[in-house]
Amino acid sequence: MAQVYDRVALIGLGLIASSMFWAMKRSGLAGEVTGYARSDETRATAREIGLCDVVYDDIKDAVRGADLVVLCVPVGVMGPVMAQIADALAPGATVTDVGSVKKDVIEQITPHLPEGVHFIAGHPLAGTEHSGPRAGFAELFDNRWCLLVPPEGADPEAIARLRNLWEGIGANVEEMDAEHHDLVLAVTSHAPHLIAYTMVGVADDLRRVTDSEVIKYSAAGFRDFTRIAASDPTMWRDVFLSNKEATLEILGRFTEELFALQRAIRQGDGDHLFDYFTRTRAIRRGIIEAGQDTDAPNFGRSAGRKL
Ligand SMILES: NC(=O)c1ccc[n+]([C@@H]2O[C@H](COP(=O)([O-])OP(=O)(O)OC[C@H]3O[C@@H](n4cnc5c(N)ncnc54)[C@H](O)[C@@H]3O)[C@@H](O)[C@H]2O)c1
Ligand SMILES: O=C(O)C(=O)C[C@]1(C(=O)O)C=C[C@@H](O)C=C1
Repeated sequence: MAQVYDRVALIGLGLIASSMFWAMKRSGLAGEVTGYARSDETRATAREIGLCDVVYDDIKDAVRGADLVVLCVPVGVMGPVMAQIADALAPGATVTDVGSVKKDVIEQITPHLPEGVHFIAGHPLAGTEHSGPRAGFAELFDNRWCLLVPPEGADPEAIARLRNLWEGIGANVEEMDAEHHDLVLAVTSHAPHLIAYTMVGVADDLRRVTDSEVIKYSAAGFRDFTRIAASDPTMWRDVFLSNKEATLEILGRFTEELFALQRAIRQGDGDHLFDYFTRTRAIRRGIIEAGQDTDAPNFGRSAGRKL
């Protein structure tokens, strides 16, 4: 594959940065890839496992001369990190991020953007419950969505290059505005994570009270909850604080529906439960029939796939 960027700098060497590194190496889309991590320990691990061509102790050295800088840090520190690198960025460079929230991250980064540097926000919809420099793998983005959120009037050439990079490392790219992104992700990712955290917390309390074997005998659904609830606490604390409005809006709706289901159970209203579950089952079937199941082997090859 033809090279898209000569020098890419990855800031924050965790799951997403390391996956991007291995995927870029697999595809040959980037020349040199530099990296910076805040802690000595992470930098030492990165050097040991060959994560990045050069790992710098100084964040400014890592971004100097880069034509693409990718901010892979928790969403709560995007602004401060951008402030640290601003005066070392090369004119004409593109800055992007991979944060799970877009409106707040854009508001944090934009004030520090030097003249002549492009900024195109991004978010790969792919991850695992693991974090840190050893967690990444080249296939993470294969057949997953990556949403780009360019500001109004963004340079089309800069957008096209970033799109080429993401497509080259396996993702399907769509553009979206920040507010819509944050609402969609509140429904599909942020609220579900909070529900998983809560459910696992409830089970843990129950185990303490009754000494029953909640975890030992948990079936598939609950095991999935425990996987999700093992996700990085810093990342998720920041996501909820950063996407506060949209998450609270979805949680409000969720709570109303939950109360209605609770009432139906208490009152023995089987029709309500049956109708509700029939509606939700149809949604899953619709996703599969429309070829939008990203876990399906043929995802990305069917016509008309849309978010
Ligand atoms: N994990 C996922 O499933 C997932 C998926 C898509 C996007 N994201 C987003 O990607 C970003 C990175 O997530 P990750 O899963 O790779 O996390 P991670 O914890 O694996 O890595 C984050 C890295 O950032 C470093 N860091 C934290 N604060 C820093 C600071 N002030 N300066 C420099 N480095 C700092 C941490 O030490 C860590 O090495 C987050 O914004 C997250 O919202 C995560
Ligand atoms: O699969 C997982 O472990 C994830 O939680 C990945 C997941 C998601 O909710 O789908 C988590 C956060 C992101 O911003 C994008 C992807």
